[in-house]
Amino acid sequence: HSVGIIGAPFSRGQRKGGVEKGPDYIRTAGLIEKLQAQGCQVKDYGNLKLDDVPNDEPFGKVRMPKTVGLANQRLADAVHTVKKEGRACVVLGGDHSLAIGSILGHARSQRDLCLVWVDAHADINTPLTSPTGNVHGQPVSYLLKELQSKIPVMPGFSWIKPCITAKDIVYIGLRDLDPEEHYIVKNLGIKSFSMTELDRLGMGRVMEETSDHLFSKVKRPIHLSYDIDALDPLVAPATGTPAIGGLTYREGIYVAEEICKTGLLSAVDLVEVNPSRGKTEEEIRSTVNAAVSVVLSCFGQAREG
Ligand SMILES: N[C@](CCCC[B-](O)(O)O)(CCN1CCCCC1)C(=O)O
Ligand SMILES: [Mn+2]
Ligand SMILES: [Mn+2]
Ligand SMILES: [Mn+2]
Repeated sequence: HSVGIIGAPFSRGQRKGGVEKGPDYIRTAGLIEKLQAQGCQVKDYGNLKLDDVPNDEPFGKVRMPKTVGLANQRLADAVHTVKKEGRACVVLGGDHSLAIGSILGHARSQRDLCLVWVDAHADINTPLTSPTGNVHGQPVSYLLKELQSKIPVMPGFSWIKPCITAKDIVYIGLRDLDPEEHYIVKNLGIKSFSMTELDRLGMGRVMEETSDHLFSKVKRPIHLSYDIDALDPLVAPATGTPAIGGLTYREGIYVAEEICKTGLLSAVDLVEVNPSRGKTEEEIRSTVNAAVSVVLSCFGQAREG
């Protein structure tokens, strides 16, 4: 595997400081060396400089729209560069608002991409339905063509053109949706495997159905957007919006192993690792190590050897 790493130290899609430290904690845990040790050819593109835009006024409940929009514009350019250089792209977050730039940048070179969204949350609030105004709970709404009539013109977001439709995305791990999100997911008929379906079907069947739905008949590049809060807080506590009853470590790794085996993985986001939300060093270590293991499993680490 040829892999490009982009660090996106960004926290302005939500309100809890510390998630901007995610990239460096993941690097310090040895992600790059471990990828190389398992035979990957790795280029580290470094950390993006994602500074606050001065005089950035709220738009309704949404804080710092220009800052969030510009950060994602820069990320989109960086992801496009990695793809042009023929590598699989790994974006280390940073909060999940970064999926806007990551996916739009990816779609510039891979028009028929499909999206596997692993998360406790659907992240599909619009700026108008969001209960918090936090953009990390909204990225999918900016990407879906079906929702464009519901997205207001927002400072810093005018460059964004939706690149996917509801049939191009599968959710895995959902267990904490706002009512408006649930309505949108149902209304658009988005394929989703909540923790209930996971309990009923098991992750093996979930991945089979995900494959059938997205990429088994017609091969297409996969964008895996992996929010560490998909994992149970017992495994990954150092994150901004933990929700109990999440994926086991084994399930979280299995998703990545199966995606790896398709040979179609084109980009992965690993987001929402927030060291400041760990109550102990052990909680931080557990969260960061899980993040590293997920990425290693995306690029060939297999428990079978
Ligand atoms: N849906 C929430 C959480 C978003 C999490 C973003 B992610 O997945 O990137 O971490 C709001 C959640 N909800 C608000 C009311 C009180 C309970 C939590 C939102 O703020 O939109
Ligand atoms: Mn989440
Ligand atoms: Mn998320
Ligand atoms: Mn979060």
